[in-house]
Amino acid sequence: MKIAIGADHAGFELKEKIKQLLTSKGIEVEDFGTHSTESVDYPDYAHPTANAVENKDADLGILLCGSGNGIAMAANKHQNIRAAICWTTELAELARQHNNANILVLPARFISEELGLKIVEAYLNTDFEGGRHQRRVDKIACS
Ligand SMILES: O=C(CO)[C@H](O)[C@H](O)[C@H](O)COP(=O)(O)O
Repeated sequence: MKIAIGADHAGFELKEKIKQLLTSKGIEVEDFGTHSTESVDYPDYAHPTANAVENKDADLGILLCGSGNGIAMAANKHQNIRAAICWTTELAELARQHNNANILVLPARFISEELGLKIVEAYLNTDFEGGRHQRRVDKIACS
């Protein structure tokens, strides 16, 4: 399993904790930045991370910004990306089960580190259910 990860300055610190969690589990991580708390622009990290997932260089992605909104909006511009903002473990499970979300987005300024790590665990430990949800996921794309 390989995870692509990216964040702006608001998500940098939680991104670093998530990287530690993932590597401790033997999961390969490709970090697209940012690499400090210096102010940056979230699309500059959303697009490379989304590209890696879209091109299948990574199995799944994780993105973080302050609210989750901006970085999710940028990632969801990619044709085959389904980026879901999750602030509870239940939302992360549903994002996988029902939406086959291939990028987890965390609102770093609105969740604790402990909760953020639990959300990541929930996301990675949950599979897509398929069935009726596959039909709906197939209808997301615009032709
Ligand atoms: O994308 C966002 C808002 O839609 C993120 O929350 C950003 O992290 C946030 O806008 C950054 O704000 P700052 O005042 O520049 O730190």
